[in-house]
Amino acid sequence: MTELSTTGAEPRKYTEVAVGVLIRESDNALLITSRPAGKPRAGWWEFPGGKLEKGETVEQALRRELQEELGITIANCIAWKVTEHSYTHALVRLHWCKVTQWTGEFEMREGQQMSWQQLPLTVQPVLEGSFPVLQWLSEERGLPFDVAQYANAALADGL
Ligand SMILES: Nc1nc2c([nH]c(=O)n2[C@H]2C[C@H](O)[C@@H](COP(=O)(O)OP(=O)(O)OP(=O)(O)O)O2)c(=O)[nH]1
Repeated sequence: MTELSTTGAEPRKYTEVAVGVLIRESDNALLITSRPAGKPRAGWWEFPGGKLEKGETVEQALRRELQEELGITIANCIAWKVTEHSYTHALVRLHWCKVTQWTGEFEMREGQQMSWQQLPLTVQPVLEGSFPVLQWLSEERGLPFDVAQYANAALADGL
């Protein structure tokens, strides 16, 4: 699938990404991780996940990514939302899954950081492609959502 071009330039291809919203049973906290060194927006915060490889389903990609990056094995992957975002470095389609069960101990295999967070998040800046999901999660929980809180931090850090 491609984006329509209005400039006559080659349309950009979507990068398909599987993203996990891991929800901790005891307190509904959300797992947020930092982007490792060497990637665009290194140090920014995101939900864990990564790009689909050829032939993979969203669930397979998420299972592989979370094993590779965090050392855990997910036991469920509840398809939730699909969003799109255009970055200068990529046009991404994000396939969001809720994950409520997993096995294994968390191990940050790419030198990243992890944080169990309640809403609103206290870690910043957050990838702007994740803002819609933060809004939906806030709505589900009956909490206010202020995009400016996230957008200001992203702007300050070079969005
Ligand atoms: N994992 C993740 N990616 C996100 C989120 N929000 C968001 O816009 N993205 C975007 C950022 C990236 O452009 C893309 C994910 O690509 P990536 O480079 O992190 O994926 P990857 O781990 O497979 O990386 P790679 O080393 O194989 O290149 O999705 C999010 O909350 N989590």
